[in-house]
Amino acid sequence: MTLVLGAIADDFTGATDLANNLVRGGMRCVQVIGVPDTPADLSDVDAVVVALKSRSCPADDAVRDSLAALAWLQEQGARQIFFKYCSTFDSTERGNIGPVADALLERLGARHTVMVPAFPINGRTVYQGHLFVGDRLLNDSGMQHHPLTPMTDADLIRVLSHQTPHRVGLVDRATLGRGADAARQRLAELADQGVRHVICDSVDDTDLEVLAEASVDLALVTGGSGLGQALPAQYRAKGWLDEIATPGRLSPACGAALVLSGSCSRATLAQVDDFLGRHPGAGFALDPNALALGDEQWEQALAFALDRIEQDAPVLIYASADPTKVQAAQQRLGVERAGELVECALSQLAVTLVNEGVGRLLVAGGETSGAVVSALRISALRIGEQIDPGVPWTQATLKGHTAPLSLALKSGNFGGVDFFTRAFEVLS
Ligand SMILES: Nc1ncnc2c1ncn2[C@@H]1O[C@H](COP(=O)(O)OP(=O)(O)O)[C@@H](O)[C@H]1O
Ligand SMILES: O=C(O)[C@@H](O)C(=O)COP(=O)(O)O
Repeated sequence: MTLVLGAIADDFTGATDLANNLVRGGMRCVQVIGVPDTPADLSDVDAVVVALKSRSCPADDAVRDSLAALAWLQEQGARQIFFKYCSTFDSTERGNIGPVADALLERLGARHTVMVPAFPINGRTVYQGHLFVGDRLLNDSGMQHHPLTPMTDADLIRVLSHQTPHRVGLVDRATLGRGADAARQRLAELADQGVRHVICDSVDDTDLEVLAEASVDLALVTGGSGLGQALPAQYRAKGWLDEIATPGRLSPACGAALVLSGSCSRATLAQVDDFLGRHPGAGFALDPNALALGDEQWEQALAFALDRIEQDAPVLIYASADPTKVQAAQQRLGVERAGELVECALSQLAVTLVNEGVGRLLVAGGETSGAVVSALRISALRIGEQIDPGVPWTQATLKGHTAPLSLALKSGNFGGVDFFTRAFEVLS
């Protein structure tokens, strides 16, 4: 069997989220970090997700990295390409989703694609082209305060139209209600009218199944992991997949537990509070203003974590803060510098503490996870048990370590309120 799906994810938590849903759909999937520079043996793999850190960087860099990933996936023979972005359509002001989708379409010689961010089980739905998080429009969901990609408009046609010179259209819910043939026909009509990007409504898993059936023959599909869960059944129907693969089991987890959080999303802030409420004294708060002054706060955080680990006690190091504090730090230091200081501090803590015996590491935040995984020089992740929708445990082999590292990369807004505690219960 050849490689069925090649995916390019614009951040690391998003990549893990997609890989998890492909595995749940019965595909044998591996996640690689960046474009591999050594030949890969993909003989027993149906899908590969290439994790990039291309959501918040300049658009030209995102295009270059995505095209490099595409070239590699084409070399591996992937039948369909999936560009994975956030279920909340996270974009910088200029936006990378449009430029990357345009570049991928051009390189693939394809005339159009679908845009399907919805992930209904996690409350992300799209209706009349408007993105909802739960019962709130995107711009009123907390995402308007995101430190790097504030989302202030829920109208995805308008958002995307600012990111591409090409026409953007809509396949609405009424069309999906008439089934996959109607959706396919509408996509073809829109393509004939010169529409290149088609925002797709989807309010439940049935809509995603219809969209998966209507888009299985496209060279490129784009969106969130909800579509990823619906596609494997279509690949099976086409005879591209032999059977439903059962997820492989990870090796037993070992080593000390640590939570690092750089996410300032609403769900994470509640998870931080919940964890500190359950484990008083278990948290150390990092402040970008203090980090900017030198190494003192970082060293204090390290000493705190080592002490807790020695006592076999829960430990959380976090920079997560409410929008007022984040904005104050950003005004003082600049958006990029504030983010970098936090990402650098957390990733260097991860490297040091993994060398000191941490073997179960939970990281909250997409950019934060990108920084941590890169600093640990991880090249691939195996997908294990799901903790909550969109967040599985994974395992990585680290150079110089005999036991694998168990790693959970949590998207900012995913996970129940007790996630930081329950994740470790799932693992044991
Ligand atoms: N207190 C803070 N002040 C300013 N920026 C912060 C603070 N804490 C975290 N950040 C930055 O905010 C960004 C959060 O993004 P990310 O890790 O992707 O989280 P999420 O998954 O919630 O989007 C990171 O770049 C992080 O370094
Ligand atoms: O689709 C999603 O919501 C996630 O997979 C994702 O990409 C989340 O990104 P972060 O919130 O930045 O972790």
